Amino acid sequence: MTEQHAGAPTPPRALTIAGSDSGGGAGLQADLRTFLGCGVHGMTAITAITVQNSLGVTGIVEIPPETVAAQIEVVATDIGVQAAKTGMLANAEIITAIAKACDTVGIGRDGRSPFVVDPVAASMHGDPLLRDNALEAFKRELFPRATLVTPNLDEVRLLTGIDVKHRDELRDAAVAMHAYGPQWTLIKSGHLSSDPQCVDLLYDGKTFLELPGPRYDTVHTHGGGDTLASAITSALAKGWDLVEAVRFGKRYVREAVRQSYPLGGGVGPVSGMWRIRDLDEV
Ligand SMILES: Nc1ncnc2c1ncn2[C@@H]1O[C@H](COP(=O)(O)OP(=O)(O)OP(=O)(O)O)[C@@H](O)[C@H]1O
Ligand SMILES: Cc1ncc(COP(=O)(O)O)c(N)n1
Repeated sequence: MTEQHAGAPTPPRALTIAGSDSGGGAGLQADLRTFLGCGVHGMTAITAITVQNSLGVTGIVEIPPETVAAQIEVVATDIGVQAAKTGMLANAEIITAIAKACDTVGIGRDGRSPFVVDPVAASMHGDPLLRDNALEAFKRELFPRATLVTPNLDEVRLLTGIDVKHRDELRDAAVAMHAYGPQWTLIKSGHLSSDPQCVDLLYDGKTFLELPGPRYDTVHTHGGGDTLASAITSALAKGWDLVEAVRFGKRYVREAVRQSYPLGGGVGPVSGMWRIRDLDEV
């Protein structure tokens, strides 16, 4: 006879709206790995399939916008989404469909499920992951709905025209991004390679909060932005307040960068799985 077994309580649930990276370093693969590392049940609304390895992106197939919206709606209405994040969104039509679906199911700032918008524009190799019409759609459709936006310095330049060259200029970038309407803005400084520290800056329209950290000497930082945003989203799904969630995300990605590893002939990923134990430790 099989034993009656109640199982475990349902864990917090988070949704990533993102593209697939066939090499497994970034995109929804990095997001799911991070959700797992944070003890969160991960769900996906896939926006695009990239043909990608450690050397770059050689192909992209975009998913129809209505299919992206349907994935969001079908998981939100059945399973429930306690926090959501975006990654590669490919084009303006997909962005518009996401905004509408998020409104329908209650994902977004101000009392709905927290929504982290990472405005991914290109891969770290410089391959575009977004069509030209999409930057305006981000500003119009997603930033005003975002609990938090997390641009890197290249995205800041594309979106605001501000070319940050020094840590002191991060504040101007945060103010300019904040004008697009998110509740909070986190400017990531991974690309500020002249700075011996890696200080990200959080801003809510009133107060600046610096999140300091060491800069590790490695080229293997593929998926770092995804890992940070997914760790923050995991903490938000657990009900943490925004500042504590961002502090946690920074600690999580810092260790992931420290434990990043080489892969293939190009750039390796940060280790979003650093909290997973080895087989002989189970
Ligand atoms: N060399 C490093 N050492 C320590 N932390 C780092 C390093 N590089 C990036 N980070 C941290 O990783 C996070 C991602 O930052 P980054 O600016 O690289 O974002 P990104 O460009 O979106 O990432 P990706 O590499 O996925 O494109 C930030 O919290 C940043 O401070
Ligand atoms: C599907 C997908 N999503 C996001 C990224 C950005 O990550 P990175 O800047 O590390 O290349 C990527 N390369 N591919």
